[in-house]
Amino acid sequence: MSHSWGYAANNGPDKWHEKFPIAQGPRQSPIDIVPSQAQHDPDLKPLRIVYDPSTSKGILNNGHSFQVDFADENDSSTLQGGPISGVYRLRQFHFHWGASDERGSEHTVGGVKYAAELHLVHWNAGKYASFGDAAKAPDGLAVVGVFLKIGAASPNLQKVLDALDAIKTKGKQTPFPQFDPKILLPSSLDFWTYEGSLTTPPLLESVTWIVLKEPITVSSEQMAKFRSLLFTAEGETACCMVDNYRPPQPLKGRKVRASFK
Ligand SMILES: NS(=O)(=O)c1ccc(C(=O)NCc2cccc(O)c2)cc1
Ligand SMILES: [Zn+2]
Repeated sequence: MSHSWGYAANNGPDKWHEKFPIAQGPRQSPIDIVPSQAQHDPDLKPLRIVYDPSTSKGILNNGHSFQVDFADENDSSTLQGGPISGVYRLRQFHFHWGASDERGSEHTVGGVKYAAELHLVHWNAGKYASFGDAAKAPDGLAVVGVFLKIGAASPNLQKVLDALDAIKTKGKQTPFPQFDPKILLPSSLDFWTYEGSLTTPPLLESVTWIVLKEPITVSSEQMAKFRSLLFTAEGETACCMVDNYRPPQPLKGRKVRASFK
C-alpha cells in the first residue's frame, strides 16, 4: 500500500497485512462474540468508571472516524475493575459505522451486526508513562465497546452529532468542552471480555476488550448524521465516511469471558 490505510478496496482491511503483518497475528480484533461459548467468570469485578467532564477537550475528524479527546495527564477520568488491574485513563472515544443501518459494528454477537459501535479508549497509566508506551504492551490498553442499535433517538448522543458539521473533512477539529461520556453508556454494565488488539493499523496486540452486552439505541436520522462526515480533506474529491469497520478476525483459541450469568 503506497498510500495510507483506509477502508476502500485498494487500502482496506484485506490489504492491511501488507504493511502491518500483525494483522494476521494471534490476538486480533474485532471478533464474533458467541454468547453460548462465553464462560461466566465470577472473579470478574464490576466495572468502575469515573469520568470528569472537565477533561473533555475537542472533537476531531482524523480521516478514519471522529474522536473526542480527553486530558489524560492525571487520574480524573478513569476505568478500573472488570478484568483489568490498576488504573486506566480515558484518552478518547470514537465510533465505527456502516453505509446503511444493517451493518457498521466491528464486534458481532452470534453473527449479528449492529449499526455502529462506540469505543472508549483507556491506557494503563499505573504501569506506563504514556499512551504510546502503553500501546506497545500486552496489558497497556483497555477499550470499552458499546453497540448502537436502531431505535429511539439518543438525546445524549445528539450532543456529539451536533458538533459534526464543524468537522466535516479530514483534519478538522473544534473545541468540545464539558462532555461526560458516561451518559453514552447503557444502564447495564454487564460485559464480555477477551484479549485483543487495536482494530485499525498499527493493529497492536495491547487491548483488553470490554464489550458491553446491552446496546444503546440510535435513530436512523442520527445514523445519517454520522454518514455526513468525509474521509477526505477539504478540496479533495469527497468520499463519505461510511463502513469504517474491520470485520471479525479469527479467535485462534482465545477464550471470551462473561461478567454475567
Ligand atoms: N478501534 S480501536 O478502539 O481498537 C483503536 C483505538 C485507538 C487507536 C489509536 O490510538 N491509534 C493511534 C496510535 C496507535 C498506537 C500508538 C500511537 O501513538 C497512536 C486505534 C484503534
Ligand atoms: Zn475503534
